[in-house]
Amino acid sequence: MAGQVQFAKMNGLGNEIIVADMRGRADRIAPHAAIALDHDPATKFDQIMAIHDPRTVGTEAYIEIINSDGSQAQACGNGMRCVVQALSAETDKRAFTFETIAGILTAQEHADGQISVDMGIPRFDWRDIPLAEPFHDTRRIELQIGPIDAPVLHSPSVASMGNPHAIFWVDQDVWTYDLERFGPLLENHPIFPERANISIAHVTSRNALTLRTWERGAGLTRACGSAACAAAASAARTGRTDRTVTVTVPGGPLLIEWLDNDHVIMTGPAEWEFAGSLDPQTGAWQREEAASSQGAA
Ligand SMILES: N[C@H](CCC[C@H](N)C(=O)O)C(=O)O
Repeated sequence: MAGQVQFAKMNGLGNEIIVADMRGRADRIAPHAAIALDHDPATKFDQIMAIHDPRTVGTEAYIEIINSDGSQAQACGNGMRCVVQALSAETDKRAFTFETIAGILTAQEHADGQISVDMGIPRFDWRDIPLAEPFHDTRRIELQIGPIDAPVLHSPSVASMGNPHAIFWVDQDVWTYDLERFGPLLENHPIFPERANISIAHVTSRNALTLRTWERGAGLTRACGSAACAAAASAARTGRTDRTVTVTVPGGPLLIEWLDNDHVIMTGPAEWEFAGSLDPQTGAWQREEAASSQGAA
């Protein structure tokens, strides 16, 4: 299917997001187009949120989430906030229901511009994450990295927020760990048949933790919303924190609330950077200034 589509380059606490408007089209953004966009410094991103026509009655849109390596993800909390901001700017709507490969989720923009996303129910069964072998207590699984008798990171909690997460608890500043080195090894460890997002978490009070994440398919990012949710739920589940936690990621704070109905609500900002148009098949793109001569401004 030929022709360019509009996109907005945005970010959610520094998680680099491209929101692409694929409504009215039957094709999808090709993995190699995504990789080409990621290789251009101006459009380098962590996730593309492709807005497609709704597939289910009662939803506003179907959202496909694409990592910078071209793979698909089931969840992207920061990207979802960007989608809400982009769509609320085009209508009066402030509350949305979306569908992703992982199911239906709701989100809303508040009067102060902050956006809350219901990230759904965390799952902890080893088959749901998934893990390659049975672990009956996923609050702490046997996995470590570094010297066998003095591991640098060990015994992570694991959880699914639709996508797979492992959270390693540490006692020191999260910046003292070489996540760039350990991240890829753990992401691709055979215990995770669908790979995993790898986080290190430092609990600083009953209501606060700091978090850095090596994302599956995207590498180190300044923010990972689903990891913040997985970490907050795992911290509460292991007795480290209460159920309402401020998770500070490199890009800033996210408020995570694990409600009594089991749903995890993530609240944070989204920021618009620039607009343009892109070719979903090749990744060729131009800024809106250039596109405006074609009447697309
Ligand atoms: N940045 C995203 C997570 C993307 C997840 C992706 N890396 C995967 O699961 O493959 C977030 O804010 O939740």
